[in-house]
Amino acid sequence: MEAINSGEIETQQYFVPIKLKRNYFLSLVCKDISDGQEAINIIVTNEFDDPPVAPAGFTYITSNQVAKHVKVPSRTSGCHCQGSCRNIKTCSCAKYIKGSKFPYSNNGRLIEPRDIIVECGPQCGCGPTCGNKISQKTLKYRLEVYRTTKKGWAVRTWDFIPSGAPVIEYIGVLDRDDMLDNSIENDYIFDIDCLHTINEIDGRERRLGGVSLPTKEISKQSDEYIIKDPEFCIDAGSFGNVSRFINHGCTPNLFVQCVLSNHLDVKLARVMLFAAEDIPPYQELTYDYGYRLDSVVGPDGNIKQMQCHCGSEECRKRLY
Ligand SMILES: C[S@@+](CC[C@H](N)C(=O)[O-])C[C@H]1O[C@@H](n2cnc3c(N)ncnc32)[C@H](O)[C@@H]1O
Repeated sequence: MEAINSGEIETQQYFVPIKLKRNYFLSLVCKDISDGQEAINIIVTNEFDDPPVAPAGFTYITSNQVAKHVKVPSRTSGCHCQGSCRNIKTCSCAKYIKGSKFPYSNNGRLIEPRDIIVECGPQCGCGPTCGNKISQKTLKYRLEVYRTTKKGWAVRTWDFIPSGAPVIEYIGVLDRDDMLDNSIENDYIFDIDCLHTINEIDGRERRLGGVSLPTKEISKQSDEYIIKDPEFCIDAGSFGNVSRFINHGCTPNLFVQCVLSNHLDVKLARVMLFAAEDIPPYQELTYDYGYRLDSVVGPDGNIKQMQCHCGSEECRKRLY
C-alpha cells in the first residue's frame, strides 16, 4: 500500500467530488489501498487522526486465499453456452435455479435476494461477459475508505449504486472456524452461514426466492449440517479487500448474498454484498452483521458487548 504525504497530493490529478473537496487534499493518506489490484483506485482519507495515518496491518488481496487445512472442491461440469447465457431452457447451469428466470436482470442487477445463487463458473462454455457471472466481475464503483470518529474506518461510495447491483465480495482467508486462534481479537471474521439462512435458523435476514438445492451436485443438506454452527469463515484480519472496512448498519444499504461459481459446496460459498436500495453518492456503505445479542465471546471466555454507532433512527444500539 502506498501512503502519500501532503506534498505529493497537490500533484495528483484526481476528480474530487465538490462535497468532499474541503479537506480532501489534507486528509488523503493513500492513493490506492489496493495497490493497483482493483480495476478502480480506492483512496483512503483520514480527517480524524493527527497526523493522519493510513490503515495498516493487513495485505490487500482480491480473491480468497484458502487455508492449508481447507479443501475446496472443484466443479466438474458447466454449461456449453457461447458468449453470454441468455436462454434458461438451454443453459445447463439453470438447473440450479428455481423459477423461470436467471437471478440477474439484463443490466446485471440481482432481481431479488435468494437462498443461494449458482452462477456459471470457469468451466462453463460462456465467456467473462456472461450475464450469469455478475459477482465475478471487477469493481465498478469508486469507493473511498475513510476514518470515522466512533467506528474506526468506514467505506463510502462516490458513485450512485443502483438497487440490486453487486458491490464487492467479502474477501479474506477461507478457513475452518475451529482452526482460528481465539486468543487474538479479530473483528474481521465473516462466518459463512448460508445453511442457517436457507434453513431459517438464526440466520441473517430471511432470503426470498430460491434455488433447487437438493441436487446431487450441491453439498449434502443433512440434518447434521442443519443444526451445526457454520464450519467455515472468511478471515479478513490479515488478508482482505476493501470489504473488510465496511461497517455494520441497523438500516443497511447493502445485503449479503451467498454465491457459488467455481464449486458447489454451500458451506464454502462466496459472500457477496449487493446494494439493497438505490445508494446516492457519498453515502457510507453498511450491511447488517447479523449478530445475535450476547452471542460473541471474547478471548477471556466472557460474553462481549459492543455498542452500535450506525446512527440509524432504527439503531438497535448494540452490534452484539
Ligand atoms: C469488519 S470491521 C469494519 C471496519 C472497522 N471499522 C475498521 O476500522 O477496520 C468490524 C468492526 O468495526 C467496528 N464497527 C463496525 N460497525 C460498527 C457500528 N455500527 N458501530 C460501532 N462499531 C462498528 C467494530 O469495531 C467492529 O468489530
